[in-house]
Amino acid sequence: ASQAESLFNTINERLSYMEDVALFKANNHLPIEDVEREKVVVKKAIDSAANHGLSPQQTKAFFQAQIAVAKAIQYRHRADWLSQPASNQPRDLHQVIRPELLTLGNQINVELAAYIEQNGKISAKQEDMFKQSITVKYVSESDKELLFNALKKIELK
Ligand SMILES: C=C(O[C@@H]1C=C(C(=O)O)C=C[C@H]1O)C(=O)O
Repeated sequence: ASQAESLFNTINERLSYMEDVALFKANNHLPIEDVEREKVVVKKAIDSAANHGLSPQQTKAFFQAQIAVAKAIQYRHRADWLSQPASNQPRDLHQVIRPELLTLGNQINVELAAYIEQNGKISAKQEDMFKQSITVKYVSESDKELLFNALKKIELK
């Protein structure tokens, strides 16, 4: 896979965790939105952007877009489970999923910084490949556009 495809696959992988996040929360009577956790995720993303030479404001906005889409995926699964309960068991949110989401967030920044150093910013030319790379259920076309528009604004600082 190309460097851009690998980056897009990592973004898709982060979104792939959200079904398990939603199921863990449903089983444990937790709300989907966790504002305190979002602050931690965004702060880690800004720190990681600085470490890899990415513009912090645009990187922050991209992570806010990823969080918005992450919650939309979770609400859509929760709606399904009202009439058709889930039968599988999720991975543990605290011990497994959240640490892995932070690792993936850092990996996204590493891959993005390397891409921009070699090719310049992500541009409209990559949009079709981006959309094809996002294969997780319940990511809508407008979700993909929100993500891609934020992604292509990121530059090196
Ligand atoms: C993924 C989660 O669900 C939501 C989405 C978040 C994210 O994408 O990082 C963070 C907090 C929650 O509002 C979570 O709770 O960890």
